[in-house]
Order: sequence, then structure tokens, then C-alpha cells
Amino acid sequence: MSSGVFQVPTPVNEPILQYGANSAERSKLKQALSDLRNQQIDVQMRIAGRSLKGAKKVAMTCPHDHQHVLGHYYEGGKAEVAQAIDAALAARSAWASMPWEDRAAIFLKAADLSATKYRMQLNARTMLGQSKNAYQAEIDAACEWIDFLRFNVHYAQQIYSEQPISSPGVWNRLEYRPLEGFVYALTPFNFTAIAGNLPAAPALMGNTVVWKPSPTQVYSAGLLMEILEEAGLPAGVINLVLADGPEAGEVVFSHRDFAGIHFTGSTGVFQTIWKNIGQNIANYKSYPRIVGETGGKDFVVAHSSADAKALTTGLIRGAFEYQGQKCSAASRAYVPASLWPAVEKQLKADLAAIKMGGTEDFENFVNAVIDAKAFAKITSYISEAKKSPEVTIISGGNFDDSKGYFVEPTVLLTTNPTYRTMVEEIFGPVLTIYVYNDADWKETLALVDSTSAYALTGAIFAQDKYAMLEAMKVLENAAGNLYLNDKCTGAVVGQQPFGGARASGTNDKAGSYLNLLRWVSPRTVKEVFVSPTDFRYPFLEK
Ligand SMILES: NC(=O)c1ccc[n+]([C@@H]2O[C@H](COP(=O)([O-])OP(=O)(O)OC[C@H]3O[C@@H](n4cnc5c(N)ncnc54)[C@H](O)[C@@H]3O)[C@@H](O)[C@H]2O)c1
Ligand SMILES: N[C@@H](CCC=O)C(=O)O
Repeated sequence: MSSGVFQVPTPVNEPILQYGANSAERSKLKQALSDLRNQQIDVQMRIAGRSLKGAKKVAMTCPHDHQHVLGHYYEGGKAEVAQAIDAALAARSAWASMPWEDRAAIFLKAADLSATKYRMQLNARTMLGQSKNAYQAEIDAACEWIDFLRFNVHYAQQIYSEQPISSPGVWNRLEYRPLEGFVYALTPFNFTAIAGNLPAAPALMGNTVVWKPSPTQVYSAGLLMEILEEAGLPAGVINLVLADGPEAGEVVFSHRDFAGIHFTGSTGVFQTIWKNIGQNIANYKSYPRIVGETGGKDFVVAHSSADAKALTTGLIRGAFEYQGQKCSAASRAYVPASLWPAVEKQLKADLAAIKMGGTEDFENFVNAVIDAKAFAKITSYISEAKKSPEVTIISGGNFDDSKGYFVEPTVLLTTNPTYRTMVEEIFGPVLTIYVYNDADWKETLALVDSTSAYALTGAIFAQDKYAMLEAMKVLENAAGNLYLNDKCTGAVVGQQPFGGARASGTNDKAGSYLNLLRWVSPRTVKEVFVSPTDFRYPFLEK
């Protein structure tokens, strides 16, 4: 085979289609939605390149129309998880030995297939199965997924190019080996892009993977797997298992060849997994890599110099896009008393204009929350708040699950800055606001920093530069992604590497070289051209 020092195409962010009223993309997307509505799709496990039907048949439904069945998947158990691990281990040697640029070409092809042939179907599956409106689906299932694929290939090249210096007569090299064993990708419901990236990133670096998606994201996960295979991903490199989380965990975390976990999901689940790995630590061949991006209680803090309109828009978009089901969603806000009347007025007016309903009606800004469990959790916070003397409902507060799991965008005003909804992750369309005296800016910053265990995203709104700098300093450890005069959601691959610290995760920044570094185990090689043939130092007399 001929050689070369290859340069991957320079990545640029995938342009976001707007789906305007009479646009061609809108009619294509509507067609894809209608086609999917009129059929039922089966999703099966893919192990060693073969489909496998588990024993338990599970219906996939629309969150905004829960009686509508989109299709079924077939859940397996421990035996299938063990088979997936065997398949990953069997595929490892050939995949790890494939030249990296050939591995890269597979993921670049998957990006192009996703940007063209499968774009509308990826979006439509995400709209129907996860209840995202067209714009939210486009920035996730199309753009972010495509960006992950193209930028990761670029970062992989950057990592492989990083080499040590050599001295005369010696050539030092660093080989970026994949981990010794298999990687487990355990993925959440809320982003199709994240579900695809968690198995794809370690696979790009030469690892073989067992991937277990969330039960409420299987509908789009099945298509991601089809795209990767059509792009040329060899059998066994990524093995899709559909299984119960704890049951799969029992097999994975007790396996001697378990080499790492790439997780995104809730903090509680991640902490359980970490404990589980700790208990098994002596059984593993190597120390497993533990990469987890988890929950958030993301803040917006405004100084009295802030622009009230920009602040209110940042609050609405940050808190209510995708029904607040983003780990980055604004869920607690600190507003100075001098700005509150203007902010309250605009919040009420804007929220009154928001439409809520199914995703196929493009007038709806807000859609349904993911499932009955999420509906029950979110509405229990609202019901409790209604009874609390410390809370006033400023907007929303109603919910209805008769057709879909609908919860109105809800704004709570509290007099208690440590009221439950200022502290705990709700993961739904609920924003709690605390109004502080303008003179208490310093104390408020300390409050923002200490109120919650999380440190994922945060936003500071201020026109006064000294106030902005002061807030940035006090809140240095309160967010892994900090926004100045902008909403705290919507990180873009290559532009705002994403991840948080404290209880929000290991902050390994998905979609950046920092993340890819976790999936390699470097070997240093020193080659001496003319080897010494006498043990004596030159200064020793012969
Ligand atoms: N920080 C980030 O980048 C980021 C991004 C997206 C979502 N999130 C977080 O994810 C959560 C929402 O996603 P979710 O509801 O799918 O999360 P989740 O923790 O319920 O599920 C994540 C995955 O873990 C599996 N799982 C659940 N319980 C398990 C257990 N006991 N043992 C093993 N596996 C188990 C699930 O089936 C799923 O595949 C929120 O907390 C959100 O903040 C974080
Ligand atoms: N990366 C996304 C959040 C992913 C979590 O759910 C954002 O920045 O809004």
C-alpha cells in the first residue's frame, strides 16, 4: 500500500437549515414525518454485524401522542450483552490495526450520509421519538452529530501528530494505542448527537465498543447504527445492545476486559456506576477510563447593569427550548430588584405567546417531555411549589398527559434562595427566579456558587465590565461552560467544547481533542540507530 502524511479535510460547522414556511427543506421534512407516521419500524440489536431480536418486545411511542406506536424494539438480557462484549473483543485486533486515516474515512462518510441522504430521517425520528421541534432536531440530530464526526477526525489527526523530540542517534515516537479491552458507551435520551458520539469517538481512536442507548432514544439510535454500517463500519466495532441498564451493567462492569466507559446521563446513575467499577477494580486487566458528563443546575445571574430584554430572552430560550430537557438548561436565575419589573413583564408577555403541542405542527415552540416518568417527576415539583408559601407562580404551572406528556413552561418566583427548585435538577420546563437587592451583588455571587452541587453551565448578564469580571472570578468553578450576555445552552462543536465539573461530570469536553485523549493509551518507543557495544563510560580508563 502506498504511504503519505495525510491531512483530513478542514472541518467547518454544518450549516443549520432553517425550515422556513415555503422552503424545500420544510416540505422534505414534512414528507419524512408523514412517511414515518404511516409505518412501524423495528429496531433490533446489532452484534458482530448481525441483527438480533431480544425476547422482550417494547413499543416505541411519540411523547406528544403517546398512543401512537412508531414501532418496536426487542430487549435482550445478560446473554446478549455478553455476546456483544465477545464481538467487540473479536473485532479489536483488525480494527486497531487499520490505518487511522481509513478509520477516519468511515466516520467522514457517515457525516456526509447524515448531511444528505439521511438528514431528514434523522431529524424526523428525533422529532417523533424524542419530541423535539424541527429546529431543535436540526441542531442536534443533523448538525451536532455531523460536527462530532468531522471535528473528531480533525482532532484525532492533531493527537496522532503530537510527537516527542529526539536526540542525536535516536528516534523517539509515541504510538497512540487504543485501550486494551472494550469500551462501554451508555447514552442518554435527550440528544441524538450525544448518543452517536459516545460510541463513535472511542471507535475512531481504534477501540471496539458495546453501545447501550436509552430506551426512549432507540428509535433514532437504530438509524445512527444503520448509517455507521452503510458508511463501512466493520462488523463488531460498535455493537448495539438493547437491554436494561443495571442488568447490562452487571455483565459489563464485572468483565476482566472492561477498559472504559463513555457515559452521559444523570449524576445518580454515574455515581452508582463509579462505585460499581471501584468494587471490581482488582478484577480488571487495566484501570478503566471513566468519562461521564452528567446533570446540571445551570444558573443565570444578572447584574443591575444588564440589558433586561437580552436577559429575558436568554432566560426563555435557555430554560424552555426542548422543554428544559438539556443538561445545560437555565433552571435558576438571580435577578436584581431594579430589573425585575421589566423582566417579569416581558417574561409573562413572551410566554403567553408561546405555543405548545406536537412536533409536526411547526408553530409549536414547546413540545412534550419524554415519558410518563419524567412527567410525574416534573409535575410533582410544580404541585409542591403551588403549595409552598415561599413560591409564587409567575407563568405556566399547568400540565396534561391525556394525549401527550405536556407541561407548560413554568416560572416560579421564590423568596428562599435555597428552595428545592433552586437546588435540584428537575430536567423539565421549570425555571425558578430569586430576586435580590441590587446592593447584595457580592453576596448573590457567593450564593450562586454555593447553592447547588453541580457545575455545568452558567450565564452572566452585565454591561458593567468590572461587575462581569468580579462574577467570572467568584464563579470560576461553578460552570464548565460559561456564557457572557447569552443563554447558557447551545454549545457548538469546535466552538464551545462542552462539559462540567463538580457533580456535573469528569469535564472531558465532548467533541474536542481532550475527550479523544481518554480513549488512547500511548506507548513510547525509543529507537537507537547505532547501539552502544561497551558498557564502560568514556571517562573510565581501559
Ligand atoms: N453533561 C452533559 O453533557 C449531559 C448531556 C445530556 C444529558 N445529560 C444528563 O442526562 C440526564 C438525562 O438523560 P437520561 O434521563 O437518559 O439519563 P439516565 O441517567 O437516566 O440514563 C442514561 C443511560 O444510563 C442507563 N441507566 C439508567 N439507570 C441505570 C443504572 N442504574 N445502571 C446502569 N445504567 C443505567 C439508561 O438506560 C441510559 O442508557 C440528565 O441528568 C442530564 O443532565 C448530561
Ligand atoms: N450541548 C448541549 C447540551 C447537552 C445536554 O443535554 C448544549 O450546550 O445545550
